[in-house]
Amino acid sequence: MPVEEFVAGWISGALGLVLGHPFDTVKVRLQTQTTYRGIVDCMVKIYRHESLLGFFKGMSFPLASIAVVNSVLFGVYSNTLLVLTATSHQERRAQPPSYTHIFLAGCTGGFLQAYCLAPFDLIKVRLQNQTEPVAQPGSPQPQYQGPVHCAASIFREEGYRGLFRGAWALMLRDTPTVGIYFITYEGLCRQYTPEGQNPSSATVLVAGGFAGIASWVAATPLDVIKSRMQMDGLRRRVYQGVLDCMVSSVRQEGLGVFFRGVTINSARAFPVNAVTFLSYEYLLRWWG
Ligand SMILES: C[N+](C)(C)CCCC[C@H](N)C(=O)O
Repeated sequence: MPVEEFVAGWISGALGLVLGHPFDTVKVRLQTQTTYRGIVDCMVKIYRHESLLGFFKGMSFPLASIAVVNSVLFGVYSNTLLVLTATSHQERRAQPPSYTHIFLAGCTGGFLQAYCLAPFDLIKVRLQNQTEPVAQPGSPQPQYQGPVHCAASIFREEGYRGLFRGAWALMLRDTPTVGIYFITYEGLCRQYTPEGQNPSSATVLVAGGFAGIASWVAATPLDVIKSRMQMDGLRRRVYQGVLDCMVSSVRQEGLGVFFRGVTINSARAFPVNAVTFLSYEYLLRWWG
């Protein structure tokens, strides 16, 4: 099993995460809190109340984890394609796999990375939702003092299963949408690249960016439900499951609730995934 795709996925995921985390923090706040009037209002309040550091809350953990998760996403995708088509990453420009195989490989990577991602994503969302100012003498102490304290508190209060709160919603979100992610990327690369050649940097950046937007727009409805399931149980259990969360969210806020954060998701998705795919491609070419 070639490991270079896993390593390239690790490095490219970390680069994309740092670029996108502030967008992600604004998105999570908009999805789970009702105190903000919109993206700009949320960004201004975070900056005024929590300083620039407020945008990077909960990033340390995903920096280690998202790299692993991205490593699983790209590594499983590429190796599933190897099993389905007997072609390596380098050979696929000359022998392009079918879109069915690309979608199946993407769904496989999406499902497995979601299982790895679940505990890390839960901790990220819990930390991002702490609105206290960054620790200052005399300021109110947030419930969680950091990622490790958050993980220990969840484990102590909710047990091992508590660390996988929202995992089903995460798997439902990521399995089909990672398939969409890779189909969009491969489709745009083929559209703008002469047959048998490697896509140019500009093609990789644009294809990666739009792959990120397409997959996040498709993922946003379950992304909202996932974030709410992860915040559930913080004080008292509100939802009985994914379906109950969906039904009660629509009842209380209308169908628009499913697209809470879609704008910020898309704004974040383009640069993050443009950088992710560019670094991934170049690392593999360098190793190729
Ligand atoms: C499947 N879903 C759309 C949720 C994510 C796909 C893109 C993953 C990328 N590392 C990013 O953070 O944007």
